[in-house]
Amino acid sequence: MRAVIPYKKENAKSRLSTVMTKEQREIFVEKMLLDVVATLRKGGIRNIDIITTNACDVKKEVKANIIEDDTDLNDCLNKYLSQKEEPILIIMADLPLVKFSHIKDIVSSKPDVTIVPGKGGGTNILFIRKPENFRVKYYGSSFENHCMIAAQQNLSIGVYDSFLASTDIDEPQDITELLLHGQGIAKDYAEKRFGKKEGKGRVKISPFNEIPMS
Ligand SMILES: Nc1nc2c(ncn2[C@@H]2O[C@H](COP(=O)(O)OP(=O)(O)OP(=O)(O)O)[C@@H](O)[C@H]2O)c(=O)[nH]1
Ligand SMILES: C[C@H](OP(=O)(O)O)C(=O)O
Repeated sequence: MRAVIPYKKENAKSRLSTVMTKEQREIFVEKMLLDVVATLRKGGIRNIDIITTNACDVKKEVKANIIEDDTDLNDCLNKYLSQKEEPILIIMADLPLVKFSHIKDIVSSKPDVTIVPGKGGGTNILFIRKPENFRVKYYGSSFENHCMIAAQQNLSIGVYDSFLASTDIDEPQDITELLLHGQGIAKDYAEKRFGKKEGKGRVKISPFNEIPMS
């Protein structure tokens, strides 16, 4: 089996632009990517591909096979899947809370397709046992899209239920979960920029504007 991480660095995480500059977001996604790769390695995944845009210089320290493709997220992944005959784990780069135990559970699950939903209808992880004929449809309600695509192909579906694996870091409030539950370098980076603000309701992030991030 192989894992593949789609990754775009340029102007990444635009939904965090109210709390991070473009430069900070680009550093932050790189840290999240490194966390995800480290987790996959700990989970026993040896073959890791990163599909990224041509302009993106993925750091040498990222121990993975780099595939450059300038087509959009769905097109680059569908081309990739069409060329594969072994089980494929598609995992997004913005999942610094995923643990190696999740990866082990997911890749040992029995259904033809295992889906880890993302917040708000997304798909954080997809494990596809026979990828040649499977096609992804990210964006919008991609969780429902992927359930439908699997059902149309008479493939059995499993939904992996995990708070941490379902928490993708898209919006400012997601950074709170990273501060609360993270363990890797993305959390370390976020901690330089944000504190936790506690009140009666949910904990929120509180930017330390005066501290420069590097
Ligand atoms: N290769 C590739 N990866 C992409 C592309 N767009 C997004 N990704 C990756 O797909 C995953 C999910 O993307 P999003 O959560 O939408 O991330 P984003 O585009 O940086 O965030 P927003 O700008 O806030 O939408 C992340 O791992 C991204 O790095 C793309 O055009 N090409
Ligand atoms: C790519 C997209 O990510 P989100 O925008 O939900 O983070 C999805 O999961 O379909």
